[in-house]
Amino acid sequence: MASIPEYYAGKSVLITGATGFMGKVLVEKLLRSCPDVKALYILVRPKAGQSMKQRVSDMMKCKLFDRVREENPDFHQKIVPISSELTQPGLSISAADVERLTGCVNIVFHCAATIRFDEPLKHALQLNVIATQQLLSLAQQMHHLEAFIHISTAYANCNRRHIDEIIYPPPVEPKKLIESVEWMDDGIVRDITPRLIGDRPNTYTYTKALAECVVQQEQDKLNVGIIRPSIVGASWQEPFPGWIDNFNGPSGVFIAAGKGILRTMRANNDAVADLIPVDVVINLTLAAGWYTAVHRPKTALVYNCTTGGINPFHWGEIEHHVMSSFKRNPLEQAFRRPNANITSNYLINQYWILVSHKFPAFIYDLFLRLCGQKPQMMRIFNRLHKAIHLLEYFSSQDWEWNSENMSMLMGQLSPEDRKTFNFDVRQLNWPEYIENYCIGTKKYVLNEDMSDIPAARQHLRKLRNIRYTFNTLLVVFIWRVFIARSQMARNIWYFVVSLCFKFLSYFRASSTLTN
Ligand SMILES: CCCCCCCCCCCCCCCCCC(=O)SCCNC(=O)CCNC(=O)[C@H](O)C(C)(C)COP(=O)(O)OP(=O)(O)OC[C@H]1O[C@@H](n2cnc3c(N)ncnc32)[C@H](O)[C@@H]1OP(=O)(O)O
Ligand SMILES: NC(=O)C1=CN([C@@H]2O[C@H](COP(=O)(O)OP(=O)(O)OC[C@H]3O[C@@H](n4cnc5c(N)ncnc54)[C@H](OP(=O)(O)O)[C@@H]3O)[C@@H](O)[C@H]2O)C=CC1
Repeated sequence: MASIPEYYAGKSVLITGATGFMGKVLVEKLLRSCPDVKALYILVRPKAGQSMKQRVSDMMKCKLFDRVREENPDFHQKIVPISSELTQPGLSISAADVERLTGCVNIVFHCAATIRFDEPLKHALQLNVIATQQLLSLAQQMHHLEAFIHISTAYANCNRRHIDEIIYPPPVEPKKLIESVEWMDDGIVRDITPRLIGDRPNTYTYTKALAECVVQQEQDKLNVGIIRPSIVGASWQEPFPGWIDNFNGPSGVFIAAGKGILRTMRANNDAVADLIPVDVVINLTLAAGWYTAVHRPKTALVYNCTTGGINPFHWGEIEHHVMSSFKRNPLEQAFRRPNANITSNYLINQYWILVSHKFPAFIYDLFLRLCGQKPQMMRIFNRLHKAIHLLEYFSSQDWEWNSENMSMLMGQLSPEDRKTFNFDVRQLNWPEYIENYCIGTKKYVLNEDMSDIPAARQHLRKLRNIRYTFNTLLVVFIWRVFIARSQMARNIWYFVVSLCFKFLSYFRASSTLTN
């Protein structure tokens, strides 16, 4: 049987979401580990004033591609950008491009999605469900298609505690919902959204569940596979440890904690933190593409791509390792010394939000105002609170995923493929991974230089001195206000001081006796 690189040799691959976090890693890995792949057609839209071509050229200059660039400087010749806006009819692909794609594509990887938790339902439906439907229709016209791999999420069914590798009945028939919201104005859709999503936390997980159902409906006509990653984090090994390029999921939380902004968050110390490195997800995705095309399973196989059941790690442990990593490798210009704590108690969390977030932000903004500058800290904290509020659902509870298909797939690989497309998370050393993850946020998200670490440490020392000075001034102030002005406070103060004095005298007397 063909190995994975042998299988992809000479194949044309279509990728959606190639400019995104996971899409980029998929493109890089395919080019590097399957060098004989024929062409990668990537659907890209113009964005933020940049043309499609400019975006693709910028993407290829990215640090992520350093290794493949070194091994094959002409790698870009295999990338064929196709202009496409997925929310438009026919995915707004030109007729000539449709003809080109239907004539040559062998495998489709569908990664594009909106992953925002606060996305209005209409837009989330448009991108996560309707675009998936349209892509499936396009795939059906492809004459040489061998596999269609859809990237879902392990949280598509987060309203269940135990999640098997099956497609669960959808909360509503997607077609009916699409037809209904089509005629409604945005206000009505917004009003009925909480009722529709029911026990799911957001429109993202809801529409991803509907998308799975849409994919399942085509399983008789197409050879499909569904990958369900949990919380995708920085790379573990490839192309180098710690690569990450965004603030999504835990990355934004880590950065906010490393900058000393985030000091408290609601999370369950003992709940499993189901993080999965991006390179693991991509290796599994490529292996699943190979398996689906070569073995042609009768029904769509679902792969729960998770770590919790195999190599569990908990939020409490994450907190500990993130904090110690940022103390060793501090971020530049931290607001305060990194010291974040997680708690599952709502009231304790609210207390710390007041004392450790809002109060320092108020003081800092006051300071900025006094210096004639625009206050900004309260605004930053308001945005942070909005973001962490949306994440807390995932950090406060446990899920149990069955990942038998992941193990089955591993068993199907040759020893060589198992090494090249490693997704064996039993080998993952969490403390080392978290250390590289934190360094990755510093280097690749914030673009900070590792050589500036001594200056960052110096800055933390300065912050520590400011804190000591502030605390001393606070004590003196309290003493002035309460002790010096009230007779009762003075009496208590003298009582405490005399008690300490008596204790010291007793201690000195007893130590003289023993000598
Ligand atoms: C040490 C302590 C240890 C603690 C342990 C606890 C950790 C818990 C972590 C739990 C993670 C759970 C994730 C669950 C994932 C489900 C898996 C998936 O399928 S799906 C994948 C998961 N999907 C997601 O994670 C999507 C979640 N994100 C969203 O839905 C939205 O971004 C938003 C609603 C949070 C903010 O919307 P909006 O107000 O419109 O703002 P914009 O979007 O326009 O961004 C504004 C600025 O903020 C930046 N920034 C963004 N996020 C964060 C952050 N978390 N933080 C900080 N910053 C963040 C952003 O880069 C931007 O910067 P700039 O360009 O201005 O410089
Ligand atoms: N990140 C995570 O933790 C997890 C992600 N997933 C799933 O993995 C997949 C990839 O996620 P990730 O890479 O993190 O997401 P990103 O947000 O980084 O990437 C999304 C991709 O979709 C593209 N896209 C979005 N809207 C459109 C549009 N209207 N037309 C064309 N392209 C569009 C984006 O293109 P553009 O650059 O133009 O915006 C981008 O390439 C998603 O399906 C997600 O549900 C699953 C579990 C966890």
